[in-house]
Amino acid sequence: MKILVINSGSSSIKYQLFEVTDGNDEYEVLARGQADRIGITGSTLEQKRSDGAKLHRYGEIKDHKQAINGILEMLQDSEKGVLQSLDDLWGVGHRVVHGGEDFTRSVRINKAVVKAIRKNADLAPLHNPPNLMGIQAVYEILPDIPQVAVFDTAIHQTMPRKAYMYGLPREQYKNYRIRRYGFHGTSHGYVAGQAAEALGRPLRDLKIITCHLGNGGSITAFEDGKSIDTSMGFTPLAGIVMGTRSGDLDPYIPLHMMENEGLSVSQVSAIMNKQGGLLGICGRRDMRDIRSAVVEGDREAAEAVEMYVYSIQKYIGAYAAAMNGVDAIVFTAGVGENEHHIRASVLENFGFLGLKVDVEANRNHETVITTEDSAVAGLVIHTDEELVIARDTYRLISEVESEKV
Ligand SMILES: Nc1ncnc2c1ncn2[C@@H]1O[C@H](COP(=O)(O)OP(=O)(O)O)[C@@H](O)[C@H]1O
Ligand SMILES: CC(=O)OP(=O)(O)O
Ligand SMILES: [Mg+2]
Repeated sequence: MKILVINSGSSSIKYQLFEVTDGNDEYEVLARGQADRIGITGSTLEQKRSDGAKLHRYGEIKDHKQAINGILEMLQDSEKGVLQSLDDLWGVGHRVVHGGEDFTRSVRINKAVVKAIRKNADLAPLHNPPNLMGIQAVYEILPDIPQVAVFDTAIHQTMPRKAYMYGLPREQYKNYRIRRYGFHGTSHGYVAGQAAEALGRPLRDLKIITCHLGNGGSITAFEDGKSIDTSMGFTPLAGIVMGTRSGDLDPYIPLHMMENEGLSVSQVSAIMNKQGGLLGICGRRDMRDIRSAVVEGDREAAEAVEMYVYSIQKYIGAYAAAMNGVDAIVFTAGVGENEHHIRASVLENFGFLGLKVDVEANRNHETVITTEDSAVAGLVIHTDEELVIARDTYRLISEVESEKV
């Protein structure tokens, strides 16, 4: 059974085609690929088949729809593709970023689910619309294929009320569900589990802080095996400084911009979501570009990195205090997995907890990047949101299939 998993991020679409054999928990990857730098210069579309056959396309990818069409073509490429036709697919799993309180776990997609995802789109303007585009694109081509949605928000539903309620009048929650939701849950949950495995201890016995640092970024605290707090909030705008998102602000700032500069809600939203963060501070959003600029002596780029690192350190410090300790700090996603400078700078301030960085291991992106006598372990774990989505897709479609028998 072939399952296609589509993971739309704000700047990229990652995808994997899995072959699943009934009755075992093995997911063979037939091909994986990525559309990268969507909406900025230097967009790329790459696919690698399990035997190593590669496809590359360069040229502008202006939005997620164009990217999805390119991906479906590559999968069916006559020479280096993996599908004779899209009819060979058994199911499709999608990452969906904002499930609000409507979804506490993954679901089969139907019209009501699409409606609920659309309802939550205002709360995740960079994400739910591309997620819906993916669902729609597949639906248009294969209307009968089962599709599954796996939500970023689901895992954080375990947060205690003290962590998810805001200091607002209660009606705001009761009537409008204004609360912290948290995102990147599929990734945080996966890497926390992998970190526990790497440390040879049960997840429920560990206090873990996971740092998902991609174009968007968030930090999560895990205690007793559950997410107990996370840096993103009602929307994926809150928390650390990100590629184009401001992260935490004094909540009066957007009101002041509207009053003082006469800006509309959508203009202010664009400033905070699309023109802020690293892009707003130094004119670049991609950490690879920012790193090159720092090397060339660009002061704004250096300041952007300092602010980025500082915002991450503050969350790690807060969560260590929230849990009355921390056993492991985990780095994942584009920046977390690839930028050893960033990891080293972040961890520099945790000597007071007895954390000791192993400089060589960190530079080599090894799994454990702290010394043996470090009181807190530092780890680099490759995230695999696609595998988690494939597992849920298989489980949910099989449940329905077995009910039919
Ligand atoms: N090989 C790499 N070296 C350094 N940074 C990288 C590398 N690959 C990705 N990144 C950084 O990761 C970010 C994208 O992370 P990713 O997790 O793919 O984002 P998203 O899923 O939010 O689109 C980019 O902004 C880039 O700065
Ligand atoms: C929720 C979110 O910010 O996702 P991404 O990092 O993929 O943009
Ligand atoms: Mg991502």
